[in-house]
Amino acid sequence: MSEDRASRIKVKICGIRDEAALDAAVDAGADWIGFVFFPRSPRFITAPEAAVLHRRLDGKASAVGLFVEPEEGDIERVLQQVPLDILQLYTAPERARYLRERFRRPVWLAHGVSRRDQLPAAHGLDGLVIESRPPDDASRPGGNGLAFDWSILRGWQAPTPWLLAGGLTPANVREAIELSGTSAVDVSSGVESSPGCKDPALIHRFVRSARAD
Ligand SMILES: O=C(O)c1ccccc1N[C@@H]1O[C@H](COP(=O)(O)O)[C@@H](O)[C@H]1O
Repeated sequence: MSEDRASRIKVKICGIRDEAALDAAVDAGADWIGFVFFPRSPRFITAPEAAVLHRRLDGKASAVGLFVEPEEGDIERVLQQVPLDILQLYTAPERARYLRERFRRPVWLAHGVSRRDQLPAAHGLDGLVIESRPPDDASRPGGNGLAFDWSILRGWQAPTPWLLAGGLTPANVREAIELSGTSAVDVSSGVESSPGCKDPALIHRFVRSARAD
């Protein structure tokens, strides 16, 4: 990969819950930071907590809010306190389109895959987060630290911009970029010392590795 293309790889650090992680993501040059508004996640953050971090963010990266099968009220309550830039949704495409119109925000649809024939077609949304299919007994649809065969994405004519997610780490992100051909990556578990606890040093290593030529 050329140095130019490597340095343009976009990075999202998801599951930010404290100032040290936020500062590390911003200092490392992340393009997006993610707040997880899913109560069953170890990365769950309340709207008031996210509001404090969002003020500290001060526009230095875009803020993505992650919701799983949300009611309208769930999103509304968060947006009253946190002016999110993007909604990352785990729901059906039709419902995601409705919520996009309702809240007038760009929507990224999360889509789990394990085979090439599961890659999505056009859906009228703003972006896709392509990640691993969760195991049948998983308690959440993402953030499980599970990778998949990234090569199934090679040459894919995606209907929108997309991010690669699922089991990425500082050690494997370069290979994931090479094999999948992605230009944007999203990480949560892979930059943590324990579930829900981000490690600033790993955040820096991840961003450096993603953009190394
Ligand atoms: O992070 C979570 O707990 C989570 C909960 C529910 C849905 C998605 C979640 N995380 C997202 O999953 C992908 C991959 O994460 P990982 O790097 O494998 O841990 C990413 O988009 C996370 O933001």
